[in-house]
Amino acid sequence: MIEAVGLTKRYGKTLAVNNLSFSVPAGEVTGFLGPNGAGKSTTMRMILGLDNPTSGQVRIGGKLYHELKHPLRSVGALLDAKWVHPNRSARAHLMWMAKSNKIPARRVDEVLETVGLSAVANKRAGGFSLGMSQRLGIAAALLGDPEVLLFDEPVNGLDPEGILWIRKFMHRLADEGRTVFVSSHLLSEMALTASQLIVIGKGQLISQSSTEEFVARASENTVKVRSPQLPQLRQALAGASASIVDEPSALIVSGLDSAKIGELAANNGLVLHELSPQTGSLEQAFMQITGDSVEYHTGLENVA
Ligand SMILES: Nc1ncnc2c1ncn2[C@@H]1O[C@H](COP(=O)(O)OP(=O)(O)OP(=O)(O)O)[C@@H](O)[C@H]1O
Repeated sequence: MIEAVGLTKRYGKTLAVNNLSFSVPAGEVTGFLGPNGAGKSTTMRMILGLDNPTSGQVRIGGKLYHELKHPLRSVGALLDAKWVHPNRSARAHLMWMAKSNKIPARRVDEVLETVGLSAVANKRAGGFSLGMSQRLGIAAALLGDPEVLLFDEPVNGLDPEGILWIRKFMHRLADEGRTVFVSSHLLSEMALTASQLIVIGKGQLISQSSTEEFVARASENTVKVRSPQLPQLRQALAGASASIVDEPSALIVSGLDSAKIGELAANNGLVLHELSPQTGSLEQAFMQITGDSVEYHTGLENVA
């Protein structure tokens, strides 16, 4: 179990992580979702003691990272799969890690077997495909047989077979009772992998809920409304408990369908210039929920 309380990290003027509190339960895959630059990697680095919080704390099984007697036996992580000496074999890389962490050498062959790399154990890691490098990174994370596992964007750049393998493997680790915490910027991917979701934007918590609940909310259809009387319409909608997102000359409404919005406008004597139901992909809906929390707009968000 991982527990963050008021976790905050400031880099100069940038508030990368802002008063973040959440808990990641054991026995499940929990997704850590947020647009690029939301603060996911920074949070993971703080969990792993690679970065110090400006304020707040994060505990693994009740302990701060530096209080862990044998860190690799408590928490394993895959942060950057290419972090391997290219001329070392997969086995030599893991042997070196095992030795420096007082982990018995026999564990190296066990984890190579677990991730399906036994046949290439003596090959140069530098020649590995991205999928194989990811497996090697996961083998390294598993060396100490830790209760808690962290994966930062593990499926980035993988082919469908590699993605499926990672997804199944995470489920297996959770079924063994471990805490599995995995970051991604894609809701569609997390919807298939995680049973719990912690969603952040601009370093702040947007929601923590079951994936089912979040996807239901994200897939909720919205309605775009334009009116020359936007402030009055806004007020009427708010009174009807609709959720409203402001656009420059329109409102994006959820919680009420277009028929209800049309009736509400008529009952209040308001003119409508547009009343159009919007259905989009899960990713678009996710972008809408994270709203202006996206740090860098590329203009390509809706392409994928
Ligand atoms: N070492 C650092 N020095 C200065 N700013 C940093 C540093 N690390 C991260 N940041 C800034 O903190 C913010 C959060 O970055 P972070 O990498 O944690 O986000 P992320 O959600 O992991 O995004 P991505 O998926 O793009 O990596 C960004 O504005 C980033 O530029």
